[in-house]
Amino acid sequence: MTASPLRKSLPPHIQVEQQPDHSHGHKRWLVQKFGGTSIGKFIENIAGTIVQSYMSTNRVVVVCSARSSETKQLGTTNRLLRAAASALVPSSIEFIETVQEIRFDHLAAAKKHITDQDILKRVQDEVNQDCDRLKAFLEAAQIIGEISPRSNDIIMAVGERLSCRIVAGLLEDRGVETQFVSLENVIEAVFDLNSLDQNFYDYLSRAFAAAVSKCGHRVPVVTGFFGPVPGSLLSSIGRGYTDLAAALIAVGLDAEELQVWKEVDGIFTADPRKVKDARLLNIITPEEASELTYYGSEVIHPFTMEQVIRAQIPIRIKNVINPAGAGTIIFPDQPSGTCTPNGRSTPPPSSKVLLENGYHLDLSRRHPTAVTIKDNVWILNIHSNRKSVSHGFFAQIFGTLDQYGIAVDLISTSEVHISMALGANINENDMEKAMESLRSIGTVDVMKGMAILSLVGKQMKNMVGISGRMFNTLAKANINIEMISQGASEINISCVILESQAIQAMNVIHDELLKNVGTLYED
Ligand SMILES: Nc1ncnc2c1ncn2[C@@H]1O[C@H](COP(=O)(O)OP(=O)(O)O)[C@@H](O)[C@H]1O
Ligand SMILES: N[C@@H](CC(=O)OP(=O)(O)O)C(=O)O
Repeated sequence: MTASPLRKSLPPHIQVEQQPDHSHGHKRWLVQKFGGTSIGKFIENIAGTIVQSYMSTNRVVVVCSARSSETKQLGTTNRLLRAAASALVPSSIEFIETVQEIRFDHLAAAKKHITDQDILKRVQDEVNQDCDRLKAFLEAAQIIGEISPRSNDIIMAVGERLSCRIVAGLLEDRGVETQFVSLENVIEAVFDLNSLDQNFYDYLSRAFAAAVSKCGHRVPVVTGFFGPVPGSLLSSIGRGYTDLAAALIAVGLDAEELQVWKEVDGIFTADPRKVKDARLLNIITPEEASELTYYGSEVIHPFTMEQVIRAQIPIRIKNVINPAGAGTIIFPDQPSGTCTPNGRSTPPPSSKVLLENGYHLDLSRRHPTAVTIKDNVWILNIHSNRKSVSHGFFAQIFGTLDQYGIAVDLISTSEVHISMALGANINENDMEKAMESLRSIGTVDVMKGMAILSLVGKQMKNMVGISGRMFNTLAKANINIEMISQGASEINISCVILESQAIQAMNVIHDELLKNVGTLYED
């Protein structure tokens, strides 16, 4: 049923030369990562068909995120983070209730899907053990009155452990021999915050691959959580870290393909929930995919791309609800004959394939690729009160924002004025303190309820008039632009608008610049 994976399923022109087979049984590794809501809602598809349909051609590795039975917001990782926060409140028992909710959620999932009573009993015992340990850990934290970033990571790790227990149990129930692999303790070397560089990621790839390779003929079911990462996984890598774990495993095993399974057919020209005419993109470059991810279309963790693409391993986004769909392939824009660290060279796609997918003769599309919205954005305006130009103005602003951990998404400046769009999840208290401190250098005001609208495309910098068309389109729809940032990234034009107009803006831009690309941009 499922399209054959890997380079074999790419059009012949963009197939990558087959490498010598280093794996047992003459099959190449295929790494499949499943998102939390996919595991929560479509575990039968995953264990019943998706994993098994690739086992005849490949050695499959399954990487799991923590389970979310409805939305990520209500999922296990968020519950765990809430439990950790409530354990810090003296005499609160809320975290005990949260651990019980997590326990019952996983026990219920196991009971619903696993029919073999022995397997079910084993999984129930594992879930209970993990939840008992978690409860004891949180109780100890409450007594000490402290949860370090590392302790927070240890708590969060339980989500991926429990998820893997259920997925492995269900695969066993369906006749697939599995091996639970936790990546929590495979990092033995000590790294500090300054060493989060490529050497660190190379070390992780080797360590992860070594852990996975020990499973023999069994299908490894691997926690997408890994640790300990300098500065903590949550702050150094951030949410969505399982994509990166899967990517590093794929690199370490020299996998044929990394598949990221979600509940969407792939990457679209706009969020398909918000733009009904959004088109599925068959191919996209890693740079475009990263830019979309940073600016609101969180289809894949941005750190993932660089690791996998360096090793010339294709990434494919696929849908657990529609496994037969081809998905979107993230394909690197490499000149012909470029060699990667592992010595591979990738032939460029043929002009026919490129043109069919909206690209010109290299991987530069002749039109924008996609539009995206990031909402819950604030604008911070600072107007210097100095009469003469001060070179310390910017340094002071960034120093203050850094002190309060406030990240800047977009910026627009003159010598004495600066406007910044600040991304989601801003802590109101930190923001108050930062503003207080910034008032010593000028007048400060903040606008909430804003959104960043970004038009992304590999060839934007060479597309004369494209920003004019974008802003004209918004003007015609009466959408006011609060801030413009263009040129920082050559593949992205962004502006800040009211959040209440974001969906309308995305739709008018899509209609005007992305809907009929074949006719709009032909010479
Ligand atoms: N350009 C885009 N292409 C595809 N999906 C997008 C895009 N922008 C936003 N999305 C949204 O991202 C979500 C990602 O898929 P989902 O499976 O829900 O995520 P997760 O694996 O994190 O649970 C989809 O619900 C989709 O609506
Ligand atoms: N469970 C983690 C890790 C993750 O990668 O999740 P997902 O694959 O569902 O985006 C989180 O919520 O951040």
